[in-house]
Amino acid sequence: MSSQSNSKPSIAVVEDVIPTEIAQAANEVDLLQLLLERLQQPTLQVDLQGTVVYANKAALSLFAATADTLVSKQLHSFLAAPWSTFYRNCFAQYGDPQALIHSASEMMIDINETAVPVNMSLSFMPVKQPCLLATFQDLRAQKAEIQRLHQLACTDALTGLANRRAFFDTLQKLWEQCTTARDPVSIVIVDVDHFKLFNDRFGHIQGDRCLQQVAYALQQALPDDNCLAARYGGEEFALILPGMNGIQAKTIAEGLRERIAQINCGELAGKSGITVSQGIAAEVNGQFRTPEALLFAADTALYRAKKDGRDRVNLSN
Ligand SMILES: Nc1nc2c(ncn2[C@@H]2O[C@H](COP(=O)(O)OP(=O)(O)OP(=O)(O)O)[C@@H](O)[C@H]2O)c(=O)[nH]1
Repeated sequence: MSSQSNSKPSIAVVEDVIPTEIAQAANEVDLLQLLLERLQQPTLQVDLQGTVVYANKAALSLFAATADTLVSKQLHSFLAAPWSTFYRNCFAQYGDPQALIHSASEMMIDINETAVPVNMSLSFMPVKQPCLLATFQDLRAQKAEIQRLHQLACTDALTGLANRRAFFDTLQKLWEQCTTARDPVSIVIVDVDHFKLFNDRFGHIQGDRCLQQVAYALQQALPDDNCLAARYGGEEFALILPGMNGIQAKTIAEGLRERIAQINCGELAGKSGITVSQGIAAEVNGQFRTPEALLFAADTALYRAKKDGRDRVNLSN
C-alpha cells in the first residue's frame, strides 16, 4: 500500500473527531486540556502559584505516575536540586507571570527517587485563568548515546584499552591532581620487542592477537582503578601510575615483564615468546615542569632499555 493511501484514513479521523471534541469543549480549560492530551510532549499545566493542575498522558508516562500523584503537587517538588529551590523561589516571589517564563536545559527530575535528565521550558498561557505550561524533553536516550560515543572515542578498537587521546586527557588530569596534592606520579612506556619480526614471521592476525594479550597483561598489572593502561601507538603501550614513585613503578613494570613472559602467543610463537622494553619516569619533587617533560623522560628511558638489549626496565634518573 502506498504512503498516500495510508495517510488518507488518518486525515479523515482528524477531520471527524477533533472538530466534534472542540465543539463539545465546554470552556477554554476543557479546550486547553483537550489539546494537551493530544500533545506528544510531556506537559504539566501549572497555576501561577506553581501547583500542577493537569498532567497529559505523555507526562504521566515520563513521570511513571498516575494523575493523582502529580496533580495538586508543587512543580518544584518534582525537580532535583538546585532547580527545586530555584522554582520554589520563582513561584513564591512571582509578580509578573511573564517573569516565570524560563527554559532550563539539562536539569534533573526525580522519578521514583531516580534523577532523570530533562530539558524543561515554562510557557505562559494568557487565558481567562492564566496558567503556565511546563513541557519536558526526556534526555535519557540522548545521554546514553553521548556516553556510548564518548566511550568509542576514548577506546582503542583492537585492544579495548584507553586510546592515545584518552591517555593524554588522563595524563593531564592526573598530573594536575598529583602535583597539586604533592603526590608522586609515574609513567611507564611499554614497547613490544622486535614486533616487526613477529608480524613478518607469523602474520598480522597473529600479531593482533599478541597485542591483545599484551594489553590484557597491562590491564592486569594495574594496582588500582586510579591507574590507566593505554595503547599509545602501534606496538607501544603506556601506564599512568598516580601516587607512585619511580621505585614503586619499577616494581609494577617488573611484574608486567613477568606476566608478558607467560603470554602464549599461539603455537607459532613457540618458546621464543614475546618480550617488552619499558621506560619509566617519575615526578616526585617538582623535577618535571610539565606532563610532556615527564613523558619525554620516560621515552628516553625506553630508548635506553632498547639500546641496552631489550626485555628490560629502565628507570629515568
Ligand atoms: N599486527 C599488528 N602489527 C602492528 C600494529 N600496529 C603496529 N604494528 C607493527 O608493529 C611493528 C613495529 O615495528 P618497529 O617500529 O620497527 O619496531 P620493532 O620491530 O618492535 O622493533 P623494536 O621496537 O626496535 O624492538 C611494525 O611492523 C608494525 O606494522 C597492529 O595493530 N597490528
